[in-house]
Amino acid sequence: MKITLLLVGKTTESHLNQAVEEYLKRLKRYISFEVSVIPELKNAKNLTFDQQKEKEGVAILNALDSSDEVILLDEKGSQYSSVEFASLLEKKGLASVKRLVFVVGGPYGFSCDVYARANGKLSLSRMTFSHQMIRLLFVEQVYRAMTIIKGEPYHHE
Ligand SMILES: C[S@@+](CC[C@H](N)C(=O)[O-])C[C@H]1O[C@@H](n2cnc3c(N)ncnc32)[C@H](O)[C@@H]1O
Repeated sequence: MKITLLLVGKTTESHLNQAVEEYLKRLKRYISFEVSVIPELKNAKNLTFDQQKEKEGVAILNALDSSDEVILLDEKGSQYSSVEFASLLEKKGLASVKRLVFVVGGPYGFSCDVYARANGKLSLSRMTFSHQMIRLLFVEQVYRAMTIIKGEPYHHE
């Protein structure tokens, strides 16, 4: 199984970028994990929040293959412990999911069409984080999950 983290817009905060890169480096040992970035909208200032969501939504849907299993990162989604998340990833791998795509929305969240395409929603907390910050929290959780699956001493219950 391959995991893709699909993002809207580049990370502009270099300290976050550096930390994300560190986890991506660590993940290479465990799984095929790629980050795919949809470019930010060019004329965003002239668009309403809803128009931005719609346009970003079209770009997100265009980046997906019909065979992808798609999970949206969404504060209103299902919550898991790190051990439960590890077990979820393991099950997806065993179920021969070809590509599992986790999507982080833009500053205003997802369009209705993106919600309709998704196979599930994952919340990392009931609190809302910036679309930049959530990337780091997510890659650390995937790394943690991999070490749990392998029985390595990174996670402690
Ligand atoms: C600033 S938030 C969007 C906030 C708000 N839900 C909205 O719709 O306007 C940007 C993105 O970060 C991600 N995100 C923020 N907090 C999250 C959380 N607690 N769990 C999972 N994803 C989160 C989601 O992908 C969200 O679309």
